[in-house]
Amino acid sequence: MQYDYSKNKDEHPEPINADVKGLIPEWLQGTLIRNGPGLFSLGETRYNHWFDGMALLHSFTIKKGEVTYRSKYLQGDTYNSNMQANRIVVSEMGTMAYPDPCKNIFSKVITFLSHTIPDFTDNCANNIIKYGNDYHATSETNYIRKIDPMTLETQEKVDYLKYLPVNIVASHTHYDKEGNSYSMGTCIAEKGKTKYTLFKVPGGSGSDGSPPLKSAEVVCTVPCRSLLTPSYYHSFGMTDNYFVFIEQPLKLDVLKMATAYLRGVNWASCMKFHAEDSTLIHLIDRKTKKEVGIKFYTGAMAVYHQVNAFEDDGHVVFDVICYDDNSLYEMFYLDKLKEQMGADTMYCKPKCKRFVLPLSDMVCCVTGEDLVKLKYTTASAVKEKEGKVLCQGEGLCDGVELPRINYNFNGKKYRYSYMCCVDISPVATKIVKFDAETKQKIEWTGGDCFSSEPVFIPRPDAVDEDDGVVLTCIINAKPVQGGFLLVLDGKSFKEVARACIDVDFHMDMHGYFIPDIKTLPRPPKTARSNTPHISTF
Ligand SMILES: CC1=C(/C=C/C(C)=C/C=C/C(C)=C/C=C/C=C(C)/C=C/C=C(C)/C=C/C2=C(C)C[C@@H](O)CC2(C)C)C(C)(C)CCC1
Ligand SMILES: [Fe+2]
Repeated sequence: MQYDYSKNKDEHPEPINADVKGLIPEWLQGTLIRNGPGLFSLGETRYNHWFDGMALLHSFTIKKGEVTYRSKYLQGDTYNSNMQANRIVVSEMGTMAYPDPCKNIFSKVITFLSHTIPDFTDNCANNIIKYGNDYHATSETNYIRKIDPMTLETQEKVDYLKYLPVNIVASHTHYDKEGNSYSMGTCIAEKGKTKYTLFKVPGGSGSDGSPPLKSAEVVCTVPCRSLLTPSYYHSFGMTDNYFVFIEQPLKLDVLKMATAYLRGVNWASCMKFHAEDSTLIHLIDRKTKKEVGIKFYTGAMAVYHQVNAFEDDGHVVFDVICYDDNSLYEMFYLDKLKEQMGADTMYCKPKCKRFVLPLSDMVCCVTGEDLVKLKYTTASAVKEKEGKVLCQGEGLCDGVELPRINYNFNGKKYRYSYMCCVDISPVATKIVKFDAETKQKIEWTGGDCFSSEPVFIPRPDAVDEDDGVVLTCIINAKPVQGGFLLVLDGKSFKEVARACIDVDFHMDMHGYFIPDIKTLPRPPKTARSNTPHISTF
């Protein structure tokens, strides 16, 4: 079964009514917005990499058992400039755009000079972030684009650099029960320093009409291991008292980036996985805003998605999807995807691993001691000299990506994650519910179809962690038949309903569910001390 990653997809800005088969629970009301690349060639030009494609937003609005669908290209500056020129004129991570050979020599020189200090793309094709009451399409440059979550209209361009010293910002954000958002960015070589900055955007900020980022506060900064080779990261972990930041040996070479345009290479070629390096794990105390004084590290790994993190009996436990190299990015070059699709070969398989960071007083422990005292994990953290602790992860399961959880359990002890299965080819034909306690998996597969990231929506008043539904957008392998939004029961992982839409969906990355305010989930009635909170995520 093959999916054509380089096919340009049509937008459907007018709402389309779905044909619903089965029964959508009456409490499930709201809009699932999803984001991903949808256009890969324009005129004579084409993008090299799937992540570079122009952002196509789509949404499923669920109301009283009915579903309406719409999709719309993000009309940012990048989109408008490309469309106007009928060619790709703005560079992306994997594609460097060069002047039109028909342009005169003067304008060519200007373009060249302006690219040595480039203005970055606002083609935000990766995720959706909520700051204050505003929703934004995001990638990882300093620009995000505000959107209308109901019509998918593109609104203001927001420049992080106006409010915070961050050149690159991770496209995954965390939210707390008060509606505050937490993000993380890198400030490259400013005043001779490169640092990672965690910042908070207060919930409700921007209600006076100003951009919510105007109220952003720096929570803490972590100095980078080296001035000119900051680590790449795509997400981080958050518990009630800590942030977990993985400084991995997948690094950007800033000097190479500064000369990339002149050398005729893309920016991605300036990102390298250093297999000989270690991975540093930073644990930041949210109260003191400082790192805990223990140097946790593990072997070289590449992580894009953290599943969850929580505190348990003097330890911080966190689960991640990790790789032994940077082959995930390499795999998504469009030429490679074409080759691999037929061959059923796979890049280095992703592994879901659990790491445990002991918070014990290091003075009382002896060198060589495993400081992990939790009975339910084989993860270890061995004390070494000079306050260093070597962590070894426990393999939870293999061949999974795009993890989602019941976000009410973010930062809490949890059991279930919902993920795409990527066993043998670069496209997911199955999704899985994984139980981290029993290690049991329940899979859903629909035969001739490809599934997107599964999003868990808790039932209002739910007590159990898996009481709710899982929504996933299914692409039909035979595009003429259209796709559907699949609604699975969170507990049994069995189909509850599907909303069929006569549209050839695009493969997307991430989504965000906005519940109708009237149906906001309330905290579960439970006696647990770590009572999960209300979230709209
Ligand atoms: C700002 C700036 C720069 C520019 C930075 C730029 C252009 C950054 C762009 C960053 C982007 C677009 C990052 C995107 C990251 C995306 C990630 C990590 C995506 C992961 C996707 C996964 C795991 C996909 C999984 C799958 C999908 C989607 C479909 C399924 O069927 C199969 C499966 C599960 C494999 C410079 C040049 C570095 C200079 C400094 C300053
Ligand atoms: Fe992601």
